[in-house]
Amino acid sequence: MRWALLSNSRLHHDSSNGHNRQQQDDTPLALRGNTVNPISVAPKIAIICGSGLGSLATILDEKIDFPYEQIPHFPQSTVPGHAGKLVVGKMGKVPVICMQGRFHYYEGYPLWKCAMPIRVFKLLGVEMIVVTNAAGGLNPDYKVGDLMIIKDHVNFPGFAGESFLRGPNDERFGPRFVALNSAYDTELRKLAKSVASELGMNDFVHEGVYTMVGGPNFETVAELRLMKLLGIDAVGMSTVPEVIAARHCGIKCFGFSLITNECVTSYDTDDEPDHEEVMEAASRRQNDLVRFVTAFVDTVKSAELISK
Ligand SMILES: O=P(O)(O)O[C@@H]1C[C@H](O)[C@@H](CO)O1
Ligand SMILES: Nc1nc2[nH]cnc2c(=O)[nH]1
Repeated sequence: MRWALLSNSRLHHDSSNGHNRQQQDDTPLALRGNTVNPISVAPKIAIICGSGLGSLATILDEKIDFPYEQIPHFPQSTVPGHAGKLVVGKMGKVPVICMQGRFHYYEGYPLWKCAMPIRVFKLLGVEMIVVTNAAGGLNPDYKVGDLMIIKDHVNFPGFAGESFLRGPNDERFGPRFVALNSAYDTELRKLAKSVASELGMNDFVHEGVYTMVGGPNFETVAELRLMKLLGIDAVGMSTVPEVIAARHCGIKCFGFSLITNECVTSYDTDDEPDHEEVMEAASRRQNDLVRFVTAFVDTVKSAELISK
């Protein structure tokens, strides 16, 4: 099979929040094609690289890059630490596609556009996503550089009625109403924990609840205290729309947060989070993350949790 950037008209639902259906229908997306560098198999797993976590894509074999700016009407990455390209290749023996750069609501994209690549991946045959993010640690046991396997999420934009799925439902992808009580696949989480143990990473690998806020501002002390009361362990600005899009179309989800800063929940300090700190923390953990994700993908294949 060969890959190319082709126009596709099957991806977008009509929208009641200002988006032109004709333009959406014209949006060219990355699909199977017949040009440039060939790759022999379609990707089974999509990896979404969070802020500063793009090195997960650089280790692929037989890599082909598709810069977002060469995909007409595709959103563009505007955030430092998000390179802005799709990378197709092999992680070990598994064909994968990486988003080296994701789209955030605060960049000005509506949620349907933030997570639209998930539907592209579905059409490409992807069966599972590994979604990663940089997040602030709220749980007092978490330190900078720790990794949190996401067990569940709290969708703050969802409370305000914002959803990837808002608007007419596209039945070709999934049903109007979608269950999320096991959004983060139990078997994959178990497997990830065993991988972490085997790699000797138990000291810094946890499991917890992630929340998405709209950003781009970091949180106030009062907001963080509220989140703590709700049982939230880590806070970020992404991931939830992608997981909802994936579950809607039957893609399995595994996610983790890299804790890049400790949330400031006291008024008696001058500490402040910033994006440079986030990227530095991500950069310091690159090697461990690559080891973890590589071993995880390999184990997923051995356990036959993706098709042959
Ligand atoms: O794309 P992710 O969720 O990893 O990025 C986080 C949230 C903000 O975009 C940024 C803040 O530093 O990092
Ligand atoms: N909302 C939010 N996103 C982050 N991404 C990395 N750190 C943080 C944080 O403290 N808060």
